[in-house]
Amino acid sequence: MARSKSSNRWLEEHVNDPFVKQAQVDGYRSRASYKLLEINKKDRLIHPNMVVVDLGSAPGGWSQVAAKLVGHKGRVIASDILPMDAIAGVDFIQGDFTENDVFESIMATLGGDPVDVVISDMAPNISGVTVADQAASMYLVELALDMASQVLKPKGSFLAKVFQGEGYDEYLKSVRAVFDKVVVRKPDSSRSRSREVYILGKGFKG
Ligand SMILES: C[S@@+](CC[C@H](N)C(=O)[O-])C[C@H]1O[C@@H](n2cnc3c(N)ncnc32)[C@H](O)[C@@H]1O
Repeated sequence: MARSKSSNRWLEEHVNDPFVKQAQVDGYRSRASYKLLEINKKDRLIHPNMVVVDLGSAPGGWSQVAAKLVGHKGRVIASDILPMDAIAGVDFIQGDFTENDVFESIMATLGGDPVDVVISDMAPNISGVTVADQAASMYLVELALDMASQVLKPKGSFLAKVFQGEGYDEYLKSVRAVFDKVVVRKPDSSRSRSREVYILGKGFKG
């Protein structure tokens, strides 16, 4: 069967994408690294010695950035449903975040350490059915916010990728309810035709 026009277009875009090329030069596993770097530069999110939880971490672009920023005295706990090759300074838990035992494994790995920042780039596999994809994606970010609310230290921060659509406004409201300051970021490295944005909450009310 011949490839569809849209998958050819994706391949062309991917090959010519400056962030894909830059990731190869800089040794990052994904172009997503630049989204976190851009947001971090503007919003000063991750600092040395911090404890960071990275949800939906594979192949590891954000974890690489976070590990570098926290340094050898910090910690990064990463999790994804897919496997991820090891990264120095990163503890990885593989499993479906919608399953309670994955939540429990992350908690056990934290061992009671208070968390400074929870970041989530989780996105479900796209089925093509927009309503179902949006619902699945909102469920993941709700679970991420729930974890953040349980592990963050007071004044901690939360960053999550959210797709604009059904449930977005309510979600933004629920983030506003638990953080002092909430902003929505669309980094240059996020493709403009994608409905993804990044919601950043700072100053967890505890
Ligand atoms: C955009 S990718 C993350 C890229 C990553 N931040 C990076 O910088 O390399 C989204 C990730 O969410 C993960 N994901 C989707 N559903 C998940 C689930 N139920 N539990 C855990 N991870 C999930 C996918 O496997 C995928 O690796």
